[in-house]
Amino acid sequence: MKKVRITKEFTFETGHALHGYDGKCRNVHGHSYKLAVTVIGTPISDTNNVKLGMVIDFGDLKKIVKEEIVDPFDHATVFNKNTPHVELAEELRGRGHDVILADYQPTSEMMILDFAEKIKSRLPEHLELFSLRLRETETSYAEWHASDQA
Ligand SMILES: Nc1nc2c(c(=O)[nH]1)N=C([C@H](O)[C@H](O)COP(=O)(O)OP(=O)(O)OP(=O)(O)O)CN2
Ligand SMILES: [Zn+2]
Repeated sequence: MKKVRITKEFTFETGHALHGYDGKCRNVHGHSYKLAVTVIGTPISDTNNVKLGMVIDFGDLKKIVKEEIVDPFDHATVFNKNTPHVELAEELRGRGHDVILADYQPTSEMMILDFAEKIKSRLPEHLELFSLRLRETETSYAEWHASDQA
């Protein structure tokens, strides 16, 4: 089986705050997150298939990632719902702001774990999520690799 990895990149602007953190990132602030999604599979060989030669149509991968991650997270602010930030989140939500109450501290590490589960749940059976890279700043990023999860 000849396998190929393909990658699609996304950008979204998201606010967050790290409750209890001992640095400036305890404040509400935001990042232009950059997410690279890499899937692995065998290019379709059925000559009657309109997707001939594709592991997955980049457009179909885009639709999955947009629906699961980009649309909900873009211009929203993520708070850890297990902290007093839940009150701030509810106040903002009540005033019409887009807020995500996550069941985790919204670090790059925890967000990428969340994103991996969300994307895996939407991929067709013949494909595997190979890796994710989530860039938070010019100098900081987290990576998720399927091979690290065993
Ligand atoms: N392991 C992690 N450490 C930090 C995270 C994180 O998600 N995982 N997040 C933050 C802040 O949210 C923010 O991203 C600041 O990160 P940092 O790279 O420290 O940003 P700077 O602008 O200060 O970076 P320099 O390029 O060094 O100026 C903090 N830590
Ligand atoms: Zn930050």
